[in-house]
Amino acid sequence: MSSSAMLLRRVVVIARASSSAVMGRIVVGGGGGGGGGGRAVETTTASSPRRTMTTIGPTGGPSSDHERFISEELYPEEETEGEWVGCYLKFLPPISTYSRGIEILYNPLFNKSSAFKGGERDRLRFRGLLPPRKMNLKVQKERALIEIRAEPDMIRKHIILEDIHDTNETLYHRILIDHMDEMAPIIYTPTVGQACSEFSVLYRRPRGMYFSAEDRGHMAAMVYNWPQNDVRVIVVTDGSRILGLGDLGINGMGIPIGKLSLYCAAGGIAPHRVLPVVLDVGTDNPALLKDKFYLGLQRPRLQGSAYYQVVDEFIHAAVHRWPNVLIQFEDFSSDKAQTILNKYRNDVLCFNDDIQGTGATTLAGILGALRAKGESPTSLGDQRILIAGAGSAGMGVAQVLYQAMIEHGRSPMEAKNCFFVADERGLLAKDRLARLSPEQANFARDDDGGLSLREIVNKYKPTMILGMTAVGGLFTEDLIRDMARHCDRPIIFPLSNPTSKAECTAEQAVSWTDGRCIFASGSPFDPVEMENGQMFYPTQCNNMFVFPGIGLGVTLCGAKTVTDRMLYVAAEALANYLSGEELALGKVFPNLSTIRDVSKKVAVAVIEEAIRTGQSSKLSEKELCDLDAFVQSKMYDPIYVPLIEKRTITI
Ligand SMILES: O=C([O-])CC(=O)C(=O)O
Ligand SMILES: [Mg+2]
Repeated sequence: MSSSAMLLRRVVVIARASSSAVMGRIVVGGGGGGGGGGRAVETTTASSPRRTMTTIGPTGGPSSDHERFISEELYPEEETEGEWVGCYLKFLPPISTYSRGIEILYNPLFNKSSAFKGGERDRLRFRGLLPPRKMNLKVQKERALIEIRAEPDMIRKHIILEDIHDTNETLYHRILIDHMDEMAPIIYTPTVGQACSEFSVLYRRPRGMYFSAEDRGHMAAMVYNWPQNDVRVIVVTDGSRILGLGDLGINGMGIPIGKLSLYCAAGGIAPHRVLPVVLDVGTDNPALLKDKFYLGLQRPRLQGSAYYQVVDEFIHAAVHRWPNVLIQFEDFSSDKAQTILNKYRNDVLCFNDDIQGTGATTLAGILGALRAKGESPTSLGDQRILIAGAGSAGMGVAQVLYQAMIEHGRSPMEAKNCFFVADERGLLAKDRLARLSPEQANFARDDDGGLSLREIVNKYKPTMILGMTAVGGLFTEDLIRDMARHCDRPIIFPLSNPTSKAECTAEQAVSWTDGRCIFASGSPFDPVEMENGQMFYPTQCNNMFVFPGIGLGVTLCGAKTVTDRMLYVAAEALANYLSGEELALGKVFPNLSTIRDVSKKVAVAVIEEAIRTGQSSKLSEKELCDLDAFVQSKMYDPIYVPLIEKRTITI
């Protein structure tokens, strides 16, 4: 008898035995899916157990009344391999594995630690290797939270969480999902900046893959060293521009790891389907070149064609092994980021998060800000937009905003006229054309080249200022006060990360504009009490609001490329998520605790766009009718699933 049939049988017996003891209900089922050796439970939400579960009646067939009452006493929690969901006891189809005994305890994808039940301890041969008392996910989470919260230091909290990540992925993602607003700043921006700076010193266990300049010629084979067959999302960096911290070489690995944690927790991609990658082409950071603990190649970065060949070899190797994988480029320096994106975007399923993800998120924030001012999305083309920073992020934002204006009926000329882009040498204008990249040249003004930020503000009276310079404190009091003098409700977005690189703080923006600004920042800030005693709630304009949903959408529908329209609809879905009450409180992004739902909405919008434009290879028009439920059913939900032995039968 198959093990799932055995489970069903057990349920029936218990359901009959306990029909008079009404204490709990029992259901069996849950969407299985996904093999690959990892736990791939992609479905069943606690909030809607009936919809996705199979239940059985006294005869073993489907029951008409859908549930049987059972006794918790007959079915003690420490022993059952089901999960109590409110008053339901939920059974999930088991996952089978070739691993046995202690190997399972050391595999973070399978490990449940103290929550392994007696049956599993026997079946998988590790009875006696764990303390006897059996816990569950809820109690384990409670214990972990006590430990994390007792630690005042953010980097120590990060270490505790990453230890859990390395030992028990189910528990780690459960904690992230249930406490996203508390945990995101620990595992991701801003603490991930410090984690990267100290990566080589903090290094304990391998996670992800490194492809170095010394691996040239081996990458097509190396990708097979990764144990998972079904990788769906890769986040790759070359460590050349980690947040606003510059060249951190392989220490930048913290970024792909952090981003992929969000892919799993916020975007519902199962953890065995993600792969963090660093391309180690050397480093030009003098401190790392002589740091005796640095774990990357201590040689100057490859340049020119040698550099691009490493990138190319990696991409071909990855796509050859995992043909449908999404590759997210992250934190490549501006001089390389756009070139790489342009080279692959039409042939490979890929996008650059700093250019396109930041662009889409900022557009969403601006649409939200316009709504807060009582203006429609069409009024985007009436804005005067000052962008401080002409690197990949700045130009990505300009491009996405420009595209949105065209979408709303502006001519290219009218749209371009809305932008004032400045770098460290002042306003970008035609006098510098020869030294500008094609993307920068697109937004160069006819004249006034070299005007400072303050001169631009006083001459052109922008309605918004967006900071992507990685220069902490660049938005001075004088500058912001000038903005507020010319504009009733200036939009102020200091977007650089981590917090030390933010162009101004929330408190400064609020105080210098007498509370009139509409504010969002790349790194999180605490609420600010204004002079009138009212609270101001700064929200975070961070690409984490879109990239997990974009990844979920394109991988589910089997898109072949990530198009500009997909980014636009992602931004629109995010902007529309905001309620009127949130806008009234000055929020232009939703609360982080809703990020899973936001990601689902973003994924739905991306899939709809892919289906309509013939980009979807896996889903068709007929899936459009209940796309929301479909996407929900595919999202990874970290819960413990029974493990059984996979056998190789030899006769
Ligand atoms: O990681 C973040 O918070 C945003 C981002 O991509 C960057 O700053 O490079
Ligand atoms: Mg980035």
